[in-house]
Amino acid sequence: MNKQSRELLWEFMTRYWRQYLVGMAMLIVVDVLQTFVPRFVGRAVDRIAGQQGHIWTEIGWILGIAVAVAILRYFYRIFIMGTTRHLEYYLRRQIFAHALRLPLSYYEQAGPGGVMALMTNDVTAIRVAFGLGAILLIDAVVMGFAAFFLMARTIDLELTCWSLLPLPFIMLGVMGMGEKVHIAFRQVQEKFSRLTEFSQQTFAGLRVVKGFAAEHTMLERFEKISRQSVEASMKLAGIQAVYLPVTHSLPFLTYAIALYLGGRKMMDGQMTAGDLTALIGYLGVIIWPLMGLGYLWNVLEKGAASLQRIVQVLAEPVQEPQIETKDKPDPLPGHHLEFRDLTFYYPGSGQPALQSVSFQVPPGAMVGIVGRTGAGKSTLLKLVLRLYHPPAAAIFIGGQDIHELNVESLRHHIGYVPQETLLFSRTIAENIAFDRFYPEDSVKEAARLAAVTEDIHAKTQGMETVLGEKGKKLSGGQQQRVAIARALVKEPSILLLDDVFSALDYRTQQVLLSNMRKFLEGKTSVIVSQRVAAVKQADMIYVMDRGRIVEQGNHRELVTGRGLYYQLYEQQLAGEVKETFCVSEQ
Ligand SMILES: Nc1ncnc2c1ncn2[C@@H]1O[C@H](COP(=O)(O)OP(=O)(O)OP(=O)(O)O)[C@@H](O)[C@H]1O
Repeated sequence: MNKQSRELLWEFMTRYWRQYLVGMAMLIVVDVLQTFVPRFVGRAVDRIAGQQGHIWTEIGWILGIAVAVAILRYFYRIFIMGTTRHLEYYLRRQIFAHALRLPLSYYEQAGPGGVMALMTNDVTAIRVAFGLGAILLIDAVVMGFAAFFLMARTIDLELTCWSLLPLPFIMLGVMGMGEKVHIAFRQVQEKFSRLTEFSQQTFAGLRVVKGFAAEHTMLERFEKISRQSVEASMKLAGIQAVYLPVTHSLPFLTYAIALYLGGRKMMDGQMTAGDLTALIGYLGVIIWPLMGLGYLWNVLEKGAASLQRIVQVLAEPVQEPQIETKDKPDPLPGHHLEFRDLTFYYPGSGQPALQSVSFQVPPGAMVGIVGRTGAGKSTLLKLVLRLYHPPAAAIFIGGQDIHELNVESLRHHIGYVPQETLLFSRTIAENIAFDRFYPEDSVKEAARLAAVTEDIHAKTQGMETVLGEKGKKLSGGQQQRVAIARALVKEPSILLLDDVFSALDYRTQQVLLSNMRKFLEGKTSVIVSQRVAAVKQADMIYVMDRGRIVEQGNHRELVTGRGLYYQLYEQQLAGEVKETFCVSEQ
């Protein structure tokens, strides 16, 4: 276990060690108590054989031990398993909190699956190692030693050693086979997770599957993956078919040796029937915990590997400082937004997404950014929110470098509507008032400004309509406007809109823009769009191409300039006229 793993567990154990140790102590007492039972059974047998009076004392002891063991077993399970459940909760929380702060670039490379697997499989493996693993270890050590000691001391050392002779060999075999079972089991899990992942993706993208009439292809792919999963399971079953007889039958060899050698000693008068019965009883006590050692190795190995994976992700550098929980984040130092000679490369990319971009958005101004696809428009907005790591002294708000601002207050006071709309499977009202509580009137007002009220009223449950996964049940344009309402309800001092009109028809876009014009009075706003119509009203428009600003001015100036803006305008005007014409025809 390395230093980071120890630190992670240490923090937890400082809180829970008492409970865990009390559970362990109880388990040790249970194990020791159980080893006395064969002795009492042996004594009872001797009394019966020798007709030496009643055996109530032995029965009393055995019943007493049974009751004590039952009570202690209840408590040790609560203490040990309870601690491991807290451990599971603690690790999941650590991973989730850290995963929230990892940069977007991490997920772009690793995908979200890794973090999900940590929170499910790996956390479970650690819980099992600390719960079942600890129990198996203590059972084997305590019962093994206690039973061996009692057998050797009270019955016969030589006979004990001969009887136990096969066990080390069986254990070595079990450990060797356990490794094979472990590998086969991992393959079964891998194949099965491929199967579930494929099924999930198929059903999440069912519209595409149906739209392309690809059911047959998907079924064929499913069958192929499914067959691989069955093959892996069959391989595991084959190994287990050998493993189980070895672990469950070979230990009986010890009984055979004990009966043969013990029986001879008994007949020679060197030991009593009670001793032989006790010896057989002790073997029963000792065999299973020792067999469990083979399994214990796998449990501990899996737990250690999982812990290592968790520690590795927790060591990934985070982009943001600790998440704050302030109800009212600090205000921004002003509404003036400035980009100063900003050049930016995405992690691992050799091409700059932005090159020497400099411009200012004075407080209360509306700035438009237009440009062809891939020009760097979205990147600009993402950097203001520090979703990626911009260079120092390149973006300023109220004259202060955004790196000096608290991330939470930065994001709270900026209303950002990303290009790809993402709604959650909650009610429309909850989607609008997403991150904190807002009065009902504010939510309604935000919906009105976003020109989505009518669409919401058309739903039987209005604002309380629960949306399907990723906002299904709403059209693309309706989803976009709910996402806009989500940004407006915060009453942000700076508003950043990233191509949020792409799914709207011309008329809805005009209604939305005119609603927002009033709202935006006195607020700083940046509207990114590929469509000239969305930025026409802006006080200042910047035209971007391949990461650079290539033109700037207001609409009239840019049209007169006859550059890239003019080209886009001409192309789009034709489409717009057609659209308006179609609308007025209806
Ligand atoms: N996460 C990313 N990792 C690496 N490169 C990226 C990433 N996101 C965008 N890029 C690249 O950065 C450049 C600018 O992309 P950006 O999304 O800012 O363009 P855009 O002008 O907003 O385009 P669109 O109008 O199509 O949204 C593109 O060349 C793109 O391929």
